Amino acid sequence: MNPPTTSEARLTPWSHAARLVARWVEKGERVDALLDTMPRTVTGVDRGRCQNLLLGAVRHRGRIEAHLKQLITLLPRPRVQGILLVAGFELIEGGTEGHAARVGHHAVEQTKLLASPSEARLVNAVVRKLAAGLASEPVPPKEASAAQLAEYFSHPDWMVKRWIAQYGADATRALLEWNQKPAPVYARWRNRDRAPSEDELKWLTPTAWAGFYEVKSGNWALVEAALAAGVIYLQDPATRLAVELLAPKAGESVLDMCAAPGGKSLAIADTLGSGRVVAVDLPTTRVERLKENLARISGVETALVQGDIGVDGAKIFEAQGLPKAYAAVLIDVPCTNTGVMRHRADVKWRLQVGDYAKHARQQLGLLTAAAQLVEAGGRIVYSTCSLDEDENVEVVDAFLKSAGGRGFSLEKSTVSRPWETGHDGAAAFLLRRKG
Ligand SMILES: C[S@@+](CC[C@H](N)C(=O)[O-])C[C@H]1O[C@@H](n2cnc3c(N)ncnc32)[C@H](O)[C@@H]1O
Repeated sequence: MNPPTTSEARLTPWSHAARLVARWVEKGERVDALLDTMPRTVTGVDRGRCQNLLLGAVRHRGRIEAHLKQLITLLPRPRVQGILLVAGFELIEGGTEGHAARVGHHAVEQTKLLASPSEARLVNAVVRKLAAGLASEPVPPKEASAAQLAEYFSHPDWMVKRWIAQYGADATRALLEWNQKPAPVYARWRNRDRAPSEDELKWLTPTAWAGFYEVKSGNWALVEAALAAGVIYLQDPATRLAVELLAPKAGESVLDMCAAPGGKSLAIADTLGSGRVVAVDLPTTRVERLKENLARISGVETALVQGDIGVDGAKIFEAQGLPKAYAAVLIDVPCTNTGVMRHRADVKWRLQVGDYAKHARQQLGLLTAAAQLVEAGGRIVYSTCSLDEDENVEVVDAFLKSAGGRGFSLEKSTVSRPWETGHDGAAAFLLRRKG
């Protein structure tokens, strides 16, 4: 690896964030992929700050841009937009007296480094006015229109209208407010033999959800050590819902369809204690993380199957001599991710109206294929991290009415709406095949 150049060595978490935001603006790269490109030399608190600035700028882009468009006729090149969005987020984030002036001064210095002196003059003028505009902007009133809410809470117009039609005005506003807050980091306690020690409880705060702890910031070295030792896994409390509904029993063989990166495979194995988890996913780069996670499982047998369940069906198990039918199956399908937008701040900007129907078609296909692998009397949990009925109850209803769903009945379902549960959104449906 080449050593960093002098100008790269001068980059701070702030400048890294501004550069990543510029790439996001210019090329629409996914934010999680952008974060992975951050140099490994940026670690600990610095890495956290860069991530916070990047996610904050993406999360608040709509509101900041609405102000910028009143101040400048043409948005500057992406490099400068990145700087303005990060500075805009810092202004929204707020701080102690003199904060706005400090943000402005810092943005100007960064523009000299990352762009040019003439652009630094533009940034100087714009950030001052942006600070004044954001500070004097009132929170939209209760009776605000969808367009006002969309602009202030930085979401696409059509999405806010869709939510108002589905959940009503109050819930929509609660969801918008929810999505605009940075997500806490949660850890699930994995060690079955002991509870967290007093020392561990100094950085793990118990939550309302058994086995889940909020990780206090600034403890990354301890978190990494605990992850490596297999005592914790970082995941939101919402991920427990599907696994609880499946209720894996000691000694069972559980099929985890759509398993990568493996968060639920781990949770299934930790609930089983003994037995087997068969994890299936497409042969893509995502499988590497799945492999790493399966390697963290002990006491439970694991098998990794790479294949397309929709195309190959039960054939994917033949080469590995694995059963073609299971008493317990989880299918955690790809979805719009509308329940996890607080973590995945770019999803709302990527999603298109037509994506819901596209996902629903794929989900029905996957559920139908997975259902064929359930043995008589066995159960399958269909789960998503979407809040949308089209991807949840509608898919399950369509499945039950289809030829593939004959012999299945819906036993139970659970839906987490973040504004009610206080954690990510998710949905899970327990279906049983007649014995
Ligand atoms: C929501 S993610 C699963 C998350 C995972 N269950 C966890 O808890 O970490 C959906 C997964 O479905 C996989 N997938 C999509 N189509 C598939 C198919 N036809 N066969 C197998 N896996 C598929 C994707 O590769 C993706 O990893």
